[in-house]
Amino acid sequence: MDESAKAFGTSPAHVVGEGAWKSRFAVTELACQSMGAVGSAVADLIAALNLGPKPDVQVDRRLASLWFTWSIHPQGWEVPPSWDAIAGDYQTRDGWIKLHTNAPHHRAAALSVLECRADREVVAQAVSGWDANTLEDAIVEVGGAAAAMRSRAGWQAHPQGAAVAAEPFVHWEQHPGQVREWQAKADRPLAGLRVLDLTRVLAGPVATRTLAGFGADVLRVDPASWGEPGVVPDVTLGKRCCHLDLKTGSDKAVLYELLAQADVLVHGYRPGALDAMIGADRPDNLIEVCLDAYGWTGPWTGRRGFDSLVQMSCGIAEAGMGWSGSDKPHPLPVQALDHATGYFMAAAVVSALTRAVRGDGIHRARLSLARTAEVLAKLEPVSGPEITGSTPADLDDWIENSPWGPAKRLKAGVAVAGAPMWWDRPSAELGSSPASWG
Ligand SMILES: CC(C)(COP(=O)(O)OP(=O)(O)OC[C@H]1O[C@@H](n2cnc3c(N)ncnc32)[C@H](O)[C@@H]1OP(=O)(O)O)[C@@H](O)C(=O)NCCC(=O)NCCSC(=O)C(=O)O
Repeated sequence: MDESAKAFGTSPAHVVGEGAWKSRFAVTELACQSMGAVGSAVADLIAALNLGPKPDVQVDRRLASLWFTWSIHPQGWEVPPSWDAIAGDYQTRDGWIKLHTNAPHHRAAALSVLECRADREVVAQAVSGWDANTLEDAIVEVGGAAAAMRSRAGWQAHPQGAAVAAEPFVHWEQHPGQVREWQAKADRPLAGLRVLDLTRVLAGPVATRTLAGFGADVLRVDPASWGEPGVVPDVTLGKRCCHLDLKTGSDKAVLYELLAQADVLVHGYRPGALDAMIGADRPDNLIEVCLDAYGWTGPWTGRRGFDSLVQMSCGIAEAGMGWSGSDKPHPLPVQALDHATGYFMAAAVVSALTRAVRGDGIHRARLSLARTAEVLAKLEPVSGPEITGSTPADLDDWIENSPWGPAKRLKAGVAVAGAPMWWDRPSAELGSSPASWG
C-alpha cells in the first residue's frame, strides 16, 4: 500500500494511460499517487455520507503529470513570468546555492547580505566569494530564502534531514467536535463547504483549488501588499479572493467572523506565524490543514522555504545533476513537491471530513514539502513515452473568462465516477471579492 493511502485510510486509485516525465525521480508516480489520494478520499466521503455506493476512481498518468505544471492555457494573452530576475542558482566558492527572491522582502534580505545591487552578474560575483553554507545561514538569519545544494547522503546525515525522515508523513491531531452540515450531493460532494484559504504561491493554493473542483466555497485571504502575478491565474481557479490586513484590529475581527462560519482552514505560514497574528484558538468544528517547507521537528522547522529550495537542500538537485550529466544543479522537471503536497493536503481535508462524518471528531493535519520529498525518493520511476508538455487534445472545451482574458484548462487528471471535477467560477485577482461568505 502506498504511503498516502495509509495516511488517509483510503485504497489506492486505479491508474490508466501512459507517459512519464523524464527524471531521475518518480515524478509521474508522485502525481498519480497524490491526485489519486484526493479521488479516493472523495469516494470514501461519498460513501460515508450515504450519497451512493463508493464510486470508482481513476487517475490518468498523462493528465496527472501535466497538472504538475500549468493548468491554464491563455487564449491570446500571457501569464507574466513567475521568477524574479535575480532568482536562481549561483556558484559559491565551494558549491552551489539557490536564491529565492520572488517576494520583495526576500530579495531585499539576500541583497543586504551580499551588499550588491539587483543585477545577475553582480550577484554572481558577490556570491562567488562565499561558502554555500555560510551564505545560506546569513540570508536565512535576516529573513531571506536561500538553500545550499546538498547531496542526498549529506541531507540524510544533516540534523534536519534526519528529523524529517523520522516524521510521520502526515501529523494528525484529533479534537472533540463535529462538522456543520454542508450541502453535499453525490455529484458535488463538497458543495457549500466553507474553506478559508490563507495559502500562497503553489502548494497550499493547489490544495484549495482542488477542493473548489469538488464544489467547496473557497475564500482566499491575502494582505494587500502581497502579489504573485505569475501564479495567480493558475491557482485561483474556482475561488473568491479578498484582502485583509491581519495586523490591524478591524481586519482581524473580520477574519474571526469568517473563521466562526468556516468549516475548513488551510494555511501555509511558517509554524507559529499565523498563531502570532490571530492567536492559537480555533472554533471546535474547524478542520485545519497546513504545510510548512522543512518539516515540523528539527532545527530548521520554521525556516522559510519553497519547493525549489527544498529540492536543493534534500539532494534532489544534486542527484539530478549526476543523472543528467549537467554541470549545474538539475531540479525536477516540474515543481513536484509543491503540487504533490497540495493534493495530499486536499486529501487530508476530505479524509478529515469523512472521519468527522463517522463521528470520529475533528482531525487537523500538518504536512511539509521536505516530507513529501521523502515520499518521492522512495518511489520507483516507471518508464513510458516521455511527456514534454500538453497538446490541444489535453485541454477541456470549456472557455474560462478570466479577468486577464479567455483561457482553457487541462482536462481533469483524476475522475471520481459521478462526481467530476469542475469549477463554478474562473480564476480571480487577489483582493477582488468582499471578505464575506457568498
Ligand atoms: C511562503 C513563505 C516563504 C513566505 O515567507 P514570509 O512572508 O517571509 O514568512 P511568514 O510565513 O512568516 O509570513 C508571514 C509574514 O507575512 C505577514 N502576513 C501574511 N499574511 C498577512 C495578512 N493577511 N495580513 C498581514 N500580514 C500578513 C505576516 O505577519 C509575516 O510578516 P512579518 O511578521 O513582518 O514577518 C513562508 O510563509 C513559508 O516558508 N511558508 C511555508 C511553506 C510554504 O507555504 N511555501 C510557499 C509555498 S510552497 C512553494 O514552494 C511554492 O509554492 O513555490
